[in-house]
Amino acid sequence: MLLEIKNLSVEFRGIRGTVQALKGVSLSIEEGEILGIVGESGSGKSVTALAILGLLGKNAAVTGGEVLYRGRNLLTLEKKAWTTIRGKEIGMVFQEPMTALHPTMKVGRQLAEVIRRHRGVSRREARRLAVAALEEVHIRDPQSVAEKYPFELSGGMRQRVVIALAMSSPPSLLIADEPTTALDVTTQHEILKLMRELSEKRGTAVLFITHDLGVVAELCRRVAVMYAGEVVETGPTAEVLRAPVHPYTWALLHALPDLADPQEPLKAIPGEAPDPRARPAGCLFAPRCHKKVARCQREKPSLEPVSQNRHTACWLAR
Ligand SMILES: Nc1ncnc2c1ncn2[C@@H]1O[C@H](COP(=O)(O)OP(=O)(O)OP(=O)(O)O)[C@@H](O)[C@H]1O
Repeated sequence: MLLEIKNLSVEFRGIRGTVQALKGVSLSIEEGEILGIVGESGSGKSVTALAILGLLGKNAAVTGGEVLYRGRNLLTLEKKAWTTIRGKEIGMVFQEPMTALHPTMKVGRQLAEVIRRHRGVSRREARRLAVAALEEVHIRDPQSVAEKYPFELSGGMRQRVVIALAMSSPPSLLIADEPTTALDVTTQHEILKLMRELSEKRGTAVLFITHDLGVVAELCRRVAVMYAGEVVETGPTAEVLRAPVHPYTWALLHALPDLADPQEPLKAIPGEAPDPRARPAGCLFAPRCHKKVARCQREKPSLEPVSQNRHTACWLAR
């Protein structure tokens, strides 16, 4: 297994109380696999990504669990050891490409410097590899794009440059947190296609975070659905979307816009996620669940197998 998250719990401590951001999250990614994490805002997707990358802020506390990368627990890694992991073995792409780019350096030079650092090649060779890297992310006329500053590029082009940067080491795992959310639909499709192509070609596993099940359907072989800091359903994407077991997955699926009628507004899931400072007993989705039974509000269901490769945390599936 490339990455195995076991029972991970994370809290944020502040003057207004303690926020339980993750509670007993378990996930795994095989070499070369694309796993989607999907869930509403605040469900803990980004905190999961930051925990893997060792980038949780000072007000965060890991209160339990392990993040095993090739068997090594990243949560106990020393600062020095991170230099060979973060940005090298584990690459990252976030929603806003400008955060990963130097605003006043031409993109070719930025890429060349990263390539030189990773591979120890000459300046000239790094320059050549930088143009090749731009070509690989399907940037037309890579020679002239290499001479441009990030602000001269469109959002989609910038995200391609960031993907080229992230893939240059090359990483074994790429963590992508909503990388296409800010892009128009056509560019979004192109970037998803590119990510799948690079993952297949290089054998890079991808952890893809999104609030959009449609994106998961397009890209990910497996999916983990998160709700209020917990994983409530996992399985092969095709099976989960065809026959969701957890009522929350079902609700998310039915909140997707109707492709046949684009005028139809997005159907929001009724109710609100629980206050992360005061989590109720029992199943956290119960207050919004139209299928709940008495037991749901009393006892918390754990993530259990429902078939050979599917798991869910729901009493109705037992
Ligand atoms: N730095 C922080 N300090 C305090 N609480 C935080 C911090 N970062 C995240 N949280 C809390 O942790 C919980 C999970 O947040 P997270 O950002 O992982 O959600 P998400 O699923 O990525 O949502 P979104 O789609 O909006 O990015 C939320 O309740 C959030 O308010």
